[in-house]
Amino acid sequence: MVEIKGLSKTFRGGFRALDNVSLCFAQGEMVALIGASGSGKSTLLRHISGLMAADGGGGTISIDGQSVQKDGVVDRNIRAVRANVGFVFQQFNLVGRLPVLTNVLTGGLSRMPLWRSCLKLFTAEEKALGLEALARVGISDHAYKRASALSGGQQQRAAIARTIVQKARVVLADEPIASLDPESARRVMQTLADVNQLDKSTVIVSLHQVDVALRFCPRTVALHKGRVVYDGPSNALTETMLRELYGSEAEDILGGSNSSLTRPAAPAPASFDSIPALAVAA
Ligand SMILES: Nc1ncnc2c1ncn2[C@@H]1O[C@H](COP(=O)(O)OP(=O)(O)OP(=O)(O)O)[C@@H](O)[C@H]1O
Repeated sequence: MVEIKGLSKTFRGGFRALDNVSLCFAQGEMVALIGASGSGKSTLLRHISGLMAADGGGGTISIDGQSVQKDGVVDRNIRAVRANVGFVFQQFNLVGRLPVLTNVLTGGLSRMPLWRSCLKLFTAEEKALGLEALARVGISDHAYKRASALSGGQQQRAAIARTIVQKARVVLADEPIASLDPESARRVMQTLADVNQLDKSTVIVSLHQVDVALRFCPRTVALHKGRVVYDGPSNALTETMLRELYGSEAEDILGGSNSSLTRPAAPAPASFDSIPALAVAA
């Protein structure tokens, strides 16, 4: 379980990117993080991974009961926590000159003795696991190519294979499909959904494509100016709510009258802090 309580982040110059965020993600959930550009999605993911420390003032993040950070200080055992957290970023974070399989096997490095991880010596069993993970994401044919020779979508799937080898309980994906064509994007999202369903990993994915969030993620969290303004079933989001959320970006994000979002609203569950609250929150 990922638990975030009272988290705020103020950047130098006084800009508040996260404003008292409290969220809880149960093990095995697949959750979309949406919101206009600059709403705080990447900042939140960086905090969950312990790459960034929040403001002091009592905010906490824990994963499976292990502290990631507390009161503005990243836990000193963060490496142990990170061993269970996989990352898939928009900028493909593979080492381009190394073979795809080597990149995937680095997912297991944190569980290896230090001397072996330094030398990147992998056993036959580890290689078999890496090849199995590549087969699962549908790119085993590319195992021995340089990572830089793969397409963007294939690189993202390799990054997901790395989280499989890592046995990550939580996968944080920051705009993993932002620079992909629609078919590659669909395959990457399907691969993330498979990891979520087969491995029961918690997947938290920031997305600009609301249609994709609706299709793959049962739950959506929407941020506006660093605040959570919606947390509930993706299929209860309405076009009106989304237009309010995205403001001037709405036309680009939601498209015209053919958008799959132009449909009647589902009844909103009582627990929603619905988008109309933006008027109050802003
Ligand atoms: N290191 C930083 N220093 C100062 N301001 C920052 C820093 N990182 C992010 N910000 C600001 O914090 C806000 C939130 O940024 P963030 O990248 O989290 O937004 P986002 O929702 O992921 O946006 P996008 O969808 O465009 O990637 C933005 O206004 C951004 O300019």
